Amino acid sequence: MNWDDTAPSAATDPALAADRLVGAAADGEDTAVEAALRPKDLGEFVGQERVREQLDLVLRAARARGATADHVLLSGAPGLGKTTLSMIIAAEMGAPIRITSGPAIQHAGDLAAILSSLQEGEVLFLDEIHRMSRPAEEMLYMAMEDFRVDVVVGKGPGATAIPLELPPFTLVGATTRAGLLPPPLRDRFGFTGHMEFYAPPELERVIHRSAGLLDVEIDAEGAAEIAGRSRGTPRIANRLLRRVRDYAQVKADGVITRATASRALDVYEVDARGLDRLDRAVLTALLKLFGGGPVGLSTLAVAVGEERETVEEVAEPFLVREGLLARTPRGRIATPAAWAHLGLVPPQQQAGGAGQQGLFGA
Ligand SMILES: Nc1ncnc2c1ncn2[C@@H]1O[C@H](COP(=O)(O)OP(=O)(O)OP(=O)(O)O)[C@@H](O)[C@H]1O
Repeated sequence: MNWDDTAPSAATDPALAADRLVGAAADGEDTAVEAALRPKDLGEFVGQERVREQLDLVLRAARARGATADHVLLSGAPGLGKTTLSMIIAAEMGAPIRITSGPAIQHAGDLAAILSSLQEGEVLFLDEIHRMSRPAEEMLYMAMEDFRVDVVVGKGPGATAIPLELPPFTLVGATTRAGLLPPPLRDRFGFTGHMEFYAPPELERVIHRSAGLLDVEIDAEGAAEIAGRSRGTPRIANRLLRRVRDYAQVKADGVITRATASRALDVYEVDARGLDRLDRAVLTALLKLFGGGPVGLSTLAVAVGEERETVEEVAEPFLVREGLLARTPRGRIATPAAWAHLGLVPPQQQAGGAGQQGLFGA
């Protein structure tokens, strides 16, 4: 396990993925608009039925006991609603919320300062909890279990630990990588909810709700068209909706229909399955230059003129999830669905084609 996972990477550094319309990380515009689009209570929160139902029980029971809710761990890909859910937890408990993130807490003292200023019942939302430093993480163990921290004063042999009592609080930890959390930390959460990608009908509901808030007219088919290209992610659905709204205003009568949505997203180069230019460049190189593979990652990256990390961390996860590309010990290979998606015929199916399978397993 690589616990010291604090180095920036294509997946964690928004700079690399920021200019992608279909990137799941929040960009500057999202941050400004998302506050207005966030559901305010569990009833408004679309989908995630299991997490929602279980969380509802946890919160109701805590309210009935007049107690602070148990600590909650939310895991799942970016943009699926972890921040939103943490705000809903605070709202449902009638408690204030403090928001911070693992990378912002590099020293145990940073965490002690936050914990010691919490009010009773407050929700502390700790995003990217897997990226917290080790000493801070160890302080968190005691804070979560005993509502106490030991603040170390001084250095060397003269250092003393001063115990500090904390008011009961609810920690909501969010992580894209639950597997990276050490078991002692995972075990201290009373409830763990895993957020799944959203099905198209759920994204349609997100889109209709957001369109209402943005005062945009959209019909059922228009919402379905955007949902199908949103990669299972509400943040992307909301972003595509805003771009389609621009197009509808400028090029049509302002109403989003299937035809308007489809034309708009073609202009923005997001295809019917949600692939953008980078995704298609990777697939096209894999199919056209390497006959569908297997081909080594570095070779593939050079072929599309991108960094290895960009291909591996930005483009591939979605292609793998969509069943268009497979990572094998011999290299990357395209699936039959990839050929079909790009409207190409695999070499072995071409009349007299010998195929190139196996030639490029670098
Ligand atoms: N279930 C949902 N119903 C309606 N809107 C949602 C839902 N989940 C997320 N959204 C919307 O998607 C956007 C992104 O959600 P949010 O910021 O909560 O995601 P996140 O999982 O915390 O992402 P990150 O890990 O990148 O911080 C917000 O505008 C939010 O309103």
